[in-house]
Amino acid sequence: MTRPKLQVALDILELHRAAQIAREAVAGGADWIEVGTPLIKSEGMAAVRELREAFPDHEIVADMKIADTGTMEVEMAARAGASIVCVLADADDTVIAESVRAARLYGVRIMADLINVADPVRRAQELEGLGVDIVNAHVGIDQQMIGKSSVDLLRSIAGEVSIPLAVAGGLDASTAAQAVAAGADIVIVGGWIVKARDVEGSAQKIRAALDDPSLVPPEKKSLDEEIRALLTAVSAPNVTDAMHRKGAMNGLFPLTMGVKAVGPAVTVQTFGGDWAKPVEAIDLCRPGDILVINNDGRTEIAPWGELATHSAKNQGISGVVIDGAVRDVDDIRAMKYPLFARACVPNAGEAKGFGEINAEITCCGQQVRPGDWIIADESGAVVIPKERAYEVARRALEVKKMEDRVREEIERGSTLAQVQELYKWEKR
Ligand SMILES: O=C([C@H](O)CO)[C@H](O)[C@H](O)COP(=O)(O)O
Repeated sequence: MTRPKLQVALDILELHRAAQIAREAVAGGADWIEVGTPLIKSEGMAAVRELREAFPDHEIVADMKIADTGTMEVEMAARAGASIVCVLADADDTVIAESVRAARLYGVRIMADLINVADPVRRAQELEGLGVDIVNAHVGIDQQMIGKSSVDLLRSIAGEVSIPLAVAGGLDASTAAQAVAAGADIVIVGGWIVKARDVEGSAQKIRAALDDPSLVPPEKKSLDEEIRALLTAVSAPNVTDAMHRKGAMNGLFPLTMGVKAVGPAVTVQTFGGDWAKPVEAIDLCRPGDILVINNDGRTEIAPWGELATHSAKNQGISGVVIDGAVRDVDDIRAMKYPLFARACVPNAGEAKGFGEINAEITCCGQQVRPGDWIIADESGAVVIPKERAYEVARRALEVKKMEDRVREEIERGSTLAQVQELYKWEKR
């Protein structure tokens, strides 16, 4: 078996960053360099030209995602220096055939991208018949966020065609290894390498996984475990960025610095500092849940204090968020428990039992339903609708990875405005 190729996908917007990231990826073991679709849309064929000049001996893949005018687009990419040009597998056969003819004239290869194709096996076979050189089992970035797997797509077409198989879509060292075991000849990795702080190190890890797939055991987690692991790795600001700046609760402050809470919500509506329902709710929580309490907008009387916190901690509750006040602040701080509130007061209400557990509530301006996910840290708390929890957690990780790389470039001497080309991208 020939050694699988590692193709790094430069899915960034700024051309001035591309060659450096590619150099680091090549140093880590990348064989092929993909000028990603976002870079092509941002910078056009100048990006292909610059990367060809910087890497005269490497395959340069232009991810044009051609949907029409096959000849024109293959020609422009080939003339700019691409040696492989990507077409959409879903494009009409006329487009594919024209792309293949143009590719033959220019001595380049065609890779067809199976993104969103309804019947991938049938289409892959048709593409082979049309003269396509490589088929790519690709699950797009937005599709990955809802859990679609490019390795599953690859498995479905493996053995059904005799041309080389590429695979792309959210791959890391573990899934890249699975892809090789499933028959991938070319493994395409974007975010996991180019958004990494240490691009070279990340490429090395993928390279090692491709060279010996048995070294990387596949991880098996339940959906809730995955959501928790993802949210534990990111911050509340990462999450609200991933939700287009939505979900943030207003006016909360963390009682203790340096702690964080992640988990599905158990909701409590109470009134006038009545602490019966908040305390009864503790017994209904599972370890890892978060209690979210609304005290009917009142901050001059506390429905929560130290003994409740002690009980919540023993129960393994991940944290408590109160649209209202808390008391016994010194004791709670000594416990280093993640508690977020709007005010501190010394007085509590009576335990009369008014209110409700696990009804839909409003907390600091946000609607919260039982089971919605909460992430709370020193910046504040954010609610994620349960139906979108996995997707948002995945997107938040992408935000974090992108920030990690930008931070690295700032540490090397750039300013934030320079890295992100802010002046160029101001809205007109
Ligand atoms: O083709 C891609 C995507 O559609 C954006 O253009 C990516 O290059 C491909 O998905 C690989 O990137 P990751 O999914 O981030 O590994």
